[in-house]
Amino acid sequence: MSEPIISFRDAAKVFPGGRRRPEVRAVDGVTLDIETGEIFGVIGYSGAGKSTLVRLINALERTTSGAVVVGGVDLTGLGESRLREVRAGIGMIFQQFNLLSSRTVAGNVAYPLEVAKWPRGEREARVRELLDFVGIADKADAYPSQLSGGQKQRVGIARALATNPRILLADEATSALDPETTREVLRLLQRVNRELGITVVIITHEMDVVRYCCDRVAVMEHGHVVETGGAYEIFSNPQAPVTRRFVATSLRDRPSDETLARLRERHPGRLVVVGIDEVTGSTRAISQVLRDQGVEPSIVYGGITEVADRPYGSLTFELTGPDDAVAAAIARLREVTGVDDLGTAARPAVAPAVAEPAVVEPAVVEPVETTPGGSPGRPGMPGTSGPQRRPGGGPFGGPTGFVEGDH
Ligand SMILES: Nc1ncnc2c1ncn2[C@@H]1O[C@H](COP(=O)(O)OP(=O)(O)OP(=O)(O)O)[C@@H](O)[C@H]1O
Repeated sequence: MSEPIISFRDAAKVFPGGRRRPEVRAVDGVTLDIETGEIFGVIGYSGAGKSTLVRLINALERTTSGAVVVGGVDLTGLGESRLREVRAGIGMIFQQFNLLSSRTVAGNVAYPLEVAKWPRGEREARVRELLDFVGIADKADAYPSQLSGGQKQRVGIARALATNPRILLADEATSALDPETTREVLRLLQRVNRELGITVVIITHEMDVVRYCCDRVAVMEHGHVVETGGAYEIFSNPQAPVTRRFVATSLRDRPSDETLARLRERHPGRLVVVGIDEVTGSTRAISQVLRDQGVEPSIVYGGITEVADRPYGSLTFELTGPDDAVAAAIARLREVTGVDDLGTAARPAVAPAVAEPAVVEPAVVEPVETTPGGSPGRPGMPGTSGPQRRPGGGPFGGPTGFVEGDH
């Protein structure tokens, strides 16, 4: 494998305390590689250290110990002029866009080219090309105040790309945007990655952003990276409690305690939650396994969505048939996927307690039904708790097949 484009080596950033303030270990012993050409997510709750970590990449903050290596260059102890060269290869976009209000859209995009002393003709051609790429060529003469949030972020992206960076850092770039606009901007970041070959680092507190467009992700808590992995692996097999909480807020495919109580009123049979993923295969295959055991399955709840372009989620089945056949069917299913047995209305299984999600809401949240408890995630079967996605929708595009009903 080629050398990582960004490498943190036991990197730490400690903000010194004062008379009344304790010191803050904002980034604490992070070792992490980001590979060339990937979309890498850094997720964590507020104060986890995400922004500080990313600001170490372009040396807006300097490490207090350890090292950060960008494009093979160790930033530790580098002088300002060498740092400027490294920074020239890194673009950045922000939650609040940071556009110059006195300049037009074209003027904003031209700004870094003026700083880099591009000749006027080349500048103008480059600005046109960039505005075309981000889809707002018709707004070249507008001022930022005349633009929507999504349009402003497109300008931000065009400006960040102006000098042909190899890396684009996106610090909560979609957190101020509505769900639809968020998707559009993330699609644009995917194009930046795929068409221009730029490595994109996305900081976010929304697992939906990771689900939608990241190849790999690092989960941060208290300045540490507590988990790293492919987006699909992190969703399908979260390890750290904080990761499980993030996954639960994104998928919401399992019935909450309240929903389960309603389901039990309508469905007296044995309820089981069955994990669905690429390996499990289709719903039809699962139904066939159940029927082979002499059990009649009906889907009563669930959601299947895409994580990193691969299917993922769970379905809640009501299984009807002789008790021993149902038990055999559950055992057979457990050979191929995660299964949570919720018992029957008459003999409900007690769901093990799960840690509640931290009280940090995603920025885009619609009214939700909250879940007081749930069952913890486990391999192949993410836990549930927190907001409950309503059928057919959600804070950021619902699962592709979401059901609650009497099938
Ligand atoms: N310049 C600074 N001086 C002192 N403390 C700081 C400074 N910058 C950040 N911190 C502290 O470092 C910790 C991590 O902050 P950081 O902004 O990196 O977290 P974050 O995960 O990006 O959170 P948020 O999403 O709220 O921005 C916080 O406790 C924060 O208060």
